[in-house]
Amino acid sequence: MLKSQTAARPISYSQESASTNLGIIDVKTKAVQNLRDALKLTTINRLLTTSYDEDAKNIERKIFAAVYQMTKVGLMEREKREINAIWFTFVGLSAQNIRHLELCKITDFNALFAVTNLELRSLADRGRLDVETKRKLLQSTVILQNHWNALHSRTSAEDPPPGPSTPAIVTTSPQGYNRSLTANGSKMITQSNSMSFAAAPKSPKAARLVHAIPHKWHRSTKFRFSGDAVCHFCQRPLGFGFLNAWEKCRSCKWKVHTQCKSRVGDSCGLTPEHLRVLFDKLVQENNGGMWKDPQSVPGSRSMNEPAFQFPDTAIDSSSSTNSSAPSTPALPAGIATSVTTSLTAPYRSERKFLFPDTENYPAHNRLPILVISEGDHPTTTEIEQETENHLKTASMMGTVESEGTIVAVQEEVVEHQEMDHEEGPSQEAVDKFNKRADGGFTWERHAWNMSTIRGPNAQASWNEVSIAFDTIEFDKQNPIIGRGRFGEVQRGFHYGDVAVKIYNMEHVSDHSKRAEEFKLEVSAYKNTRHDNIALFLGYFMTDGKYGMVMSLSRGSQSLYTLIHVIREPLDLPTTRMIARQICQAVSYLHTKKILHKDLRSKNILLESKNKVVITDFGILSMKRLAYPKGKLGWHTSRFWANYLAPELAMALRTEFDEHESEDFPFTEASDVYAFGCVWFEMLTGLLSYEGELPHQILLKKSQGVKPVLPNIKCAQELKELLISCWSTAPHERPTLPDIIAKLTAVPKKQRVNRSPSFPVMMKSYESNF
Ligand SMILES: Nc1ncnc2c1ncn2[C@@H]1O[C@H](COP(=O)(O)OP(=O)(O)OP(=O)(O)O)[C@@H](O)[C@H]1O
Repeated sequence: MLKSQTAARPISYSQESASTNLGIIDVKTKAVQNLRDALKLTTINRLLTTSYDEDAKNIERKIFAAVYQMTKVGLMEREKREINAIWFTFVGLSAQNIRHLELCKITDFNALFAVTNLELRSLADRGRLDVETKRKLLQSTVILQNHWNALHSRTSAEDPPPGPSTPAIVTTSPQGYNRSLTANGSKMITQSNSMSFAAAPKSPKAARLVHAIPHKWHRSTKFRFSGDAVCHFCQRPLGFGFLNAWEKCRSCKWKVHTQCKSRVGDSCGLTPEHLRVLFDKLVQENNGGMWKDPQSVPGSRSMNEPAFQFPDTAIDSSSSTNSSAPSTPALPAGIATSVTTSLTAPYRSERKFLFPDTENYPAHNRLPILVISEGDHPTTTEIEQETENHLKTASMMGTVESEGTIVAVQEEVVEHQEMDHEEGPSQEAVDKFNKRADGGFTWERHAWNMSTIRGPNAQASWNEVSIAFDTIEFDKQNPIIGRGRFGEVQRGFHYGDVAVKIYNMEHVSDHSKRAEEFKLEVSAYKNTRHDNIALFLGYFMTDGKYGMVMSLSRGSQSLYTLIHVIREPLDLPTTRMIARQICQAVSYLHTKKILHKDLRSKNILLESKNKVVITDFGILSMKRLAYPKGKLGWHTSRFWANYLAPELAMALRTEFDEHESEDFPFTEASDVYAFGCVWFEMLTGLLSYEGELPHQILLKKSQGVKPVLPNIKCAQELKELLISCWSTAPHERPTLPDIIAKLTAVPKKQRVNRSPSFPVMMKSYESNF
């Protein structure tokens, strides 16, 4: 349906005399540059500063002017696509979101305007855009259209194009209008096919905004003190005095600054009919879960401040101010958006929280963009496909015995392996790492004993732990356990059940250096032996495959899954026990001069009902996060920012700089911070900064805002201990041995176990094993 709509549209952008007009290239280059500049300016922290107003307006102006300018000179498909992508990035969509929309044929503004609000919402849903991003997409599209119209009406006054001029605020007439970009690039509302360049006649369809009741503005001449009241549109104080510059609508009681009046649009009142429609929609589209799911209900503004505060659509009844629960029921995202301007219900708005100036953030260091690039679990089709591939490979390489053992040509394998692990990391690499080992603060990845890498027995020690890839049997039915940011974990058999992690080494562009880099990563595992650390069994480097074999955690389940997926509440003794084991394992790593750097509940595997093992340590590097290159931002796992120590959040640059990032300040203290987050998760079943967007979290961390501590039932000393793990100053955090000591020393509360008076059907933690 979408396809046919867009296909029926007229040419969106002007192509007139594009090739003949000298200077066009210049205009285009300038305009694209302009857009790029605008995009750079959108670093979120700038938008959240007190100078927000000016910045945001400038950016907005620049973008629209540039886009409009370009439509005058004719654009190629590729250029249209680029502008579209720049716009979406500006709005806050990820590359993945943009790709999805492009696949849905939203490749330029014309296509974007051709879909209705409802269609756009459903596209967003299909692309799994999160609530906040969807809201931004929908709102920004309305703004874009408004600007387009405004620009058009301005230019049409100078150079009137055929057809009617357009209002500044898009509203739908009862007849329904076809909206399109006209041949001269301006956005028009054309009725039916009366315009020569318009689309074929279309049935009337609902446009985005369906409400057009004028306000009855009134300016009082009396002295008025507005107290804390804010403008309903811009959310800034109204001010006071005799000739105060604000007005009130007699009908809906909205109060807005006089200068904001024109931007509000004809959106007065919320009639009972609107309410009925709204609640019908709520019932139909809400799936019942909206109100319960804390993630999906927009929280208070201070908690859920969008990255980009769209100036035209600051009105949002869901963004209540001081409490996390909106005074009126929060609308599901789509509805809230589609009726944003129409549902200007006379609600009492108070001053909304605006982030204070981000001066804590170094001026040179704008808030970086985190692109969530999540690992996943394989689908059934993928498992089938993978199984097939394994069988094919097996039959090519050797005979598949009845038990599934792959018998490879051993000699060749041995030869290959010898070639592969002939060399340890270069002296240069070792020096580089050892140099940093002294200061603690400047460790990069991990430091180790020289003799293990380059000493006389180094090669022998590497040989001892090398495993011929072909001697590993992969589980044919269900080979993939899961995928992470840096590779894939497969189930296999190597003299027992094993987990094989195959690493992605693409971030090292120089192929000849991959083996060396990989060995540096593996060396962290190679030197560890601890009951609560995933047991390293060996590594392989064969045919461009880099992998590590480790003991298979029996549950194949992480603490994350237990807490957030199965939602198993952990009792206090279990929490304590697990917390102690994590501390012991990480503390052990620290004594070996290995920093975990990525301690998260996902990297803590449940071995049995009373044992966890930690994994994925020493692997994370900024170079890995910067891959793929050329894209904006860091490619991190979901919730990475939640665990990031404040000093790391502050040190995170907007772009990867090989030299600076080498000294990215991971420390023992940053591991302690992350431990605090995991502990908090176990106690509360929530992530720290749950429900907040990565950039908000980074910003809060940079400002020393700690996660909200709900009412946890545990000893006061332990609560204090937990909070001290989050101290902004790294040196104020306790050490892991301190934590272990306290966890052991604080007496356990004697609990009286009463059996409930009703039958309970609860899955116990133990039942997972
Ligand atoms: N030794 C192991 N035994 C059993 N399962 C494991 C083992 N190591 C990892 N897994 C599982 O394999 C999956 C992928 O793990 P991996 O460490 O690659 O990514 P992740 O931690 O889930 O994601 P991210 O890259 O975001 O950290 C996870 O579900 C994890 O629980």
